[in-house]
Amino acid sequence: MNKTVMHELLEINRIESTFPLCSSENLADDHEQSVKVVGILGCGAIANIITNFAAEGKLGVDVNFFYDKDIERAENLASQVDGTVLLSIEDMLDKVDLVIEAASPQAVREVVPTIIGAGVDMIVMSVGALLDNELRERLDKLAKENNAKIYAPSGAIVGIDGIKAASIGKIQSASLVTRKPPRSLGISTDEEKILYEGKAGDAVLKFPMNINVAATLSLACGMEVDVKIIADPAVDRNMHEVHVIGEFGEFKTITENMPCATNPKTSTLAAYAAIRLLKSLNENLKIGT
Ligand SMILES: NC(=O)C1=CN([C@@H]2O[C@H](COP(=O)(O)OP(=O)(O)OC[C@H]3O[C@@H](n4cnc5c(N)ncnc54)[C@H](O)[C@@H]3O)[C@@H](O)[C@H]2O)C=CC1
Ligand SMILES: O=C([O-])CC(=O)C(=O)O
Repeated sequence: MNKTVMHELLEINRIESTFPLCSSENLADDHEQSVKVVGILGCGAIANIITNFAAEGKLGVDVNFFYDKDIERAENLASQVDGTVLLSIEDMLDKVDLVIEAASPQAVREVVPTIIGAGVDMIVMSVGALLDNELRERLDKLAKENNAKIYAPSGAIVGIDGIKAASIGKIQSASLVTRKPPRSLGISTDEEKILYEGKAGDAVLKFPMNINVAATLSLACGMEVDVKIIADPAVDRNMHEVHVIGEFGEFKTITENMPCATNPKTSTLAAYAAIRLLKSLNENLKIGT
């Protein structure tokens, strides 16, 4: 065998072992989907977008079970997909493969330990709660003991893939400037106002429904990022600017997000990130860090 042919065969073997070629054998149903039935905790703006996708058959999984402390909100979403409203989260746990939390940091503290303790996977949107070291470590331990996974999507921010990769080397600084219309921050002002400057841990306590992205960034790079929150009457979008400097070099990202129609604090991209993460759970080829 000449060297070129041998090299080509080696190349083919290398590629095949990384991505097995599709054959009828590969396509046999031993590759079961890992997530089929999903439940929702918190039936507000994010859950509404996810449920709309499910109703249009674009989610790839069934969203069948709904829980909210405001039962009317749960009923409203359930009616879109012929789903079931449950009166407690415990009632959901033997029926679903995964729960999407889209409620509040308080719900993460109060309810998520029960879900993870039952061995049910979770997508957590109120990531700010996970900056509490005691809670995060307790959830991590529960997840290991009960073979459950906790996913925090990139949410309303861009650059989580980059900061994860960057954190393999040393990161010198990581910062987030969030600029939202005053109404998104629950205030009224005619002038630009800096509402917060400090570390992420304090930011998520002071603005629990507005700056979860700071927690996601911090957890992705293993250090509390510097945060500035600005109310700006000149903008009509939720904007997040990330700046990271490290051994890898430097990057900046700017996101100009459309606010959700039903909750201006929350950006549409956050719901899309949850939907994309949900889809990726059943994919064999995963892209991005
Ligand atoms: N990770 C990210 O990038 C982002 C995260 N978020 C967070 O995601 C969460 C959901 O956001 P939205 O859908 O915009 O909120 P929303 O305020 O529109 O809806 C939240 C729903 O959860 C329910 N709820 C709150 N606490 C609950 C509890 N303890 N038990 C049961 N139901 C409860 C409320 O009644 C409401 O219907 C919020 O914590 C928000 O701050 C929002 C945007 C971006
Ligand atoms: O949706 C956004 O733009 C960011 C947000 O509210 C959060 O991180 O809690």
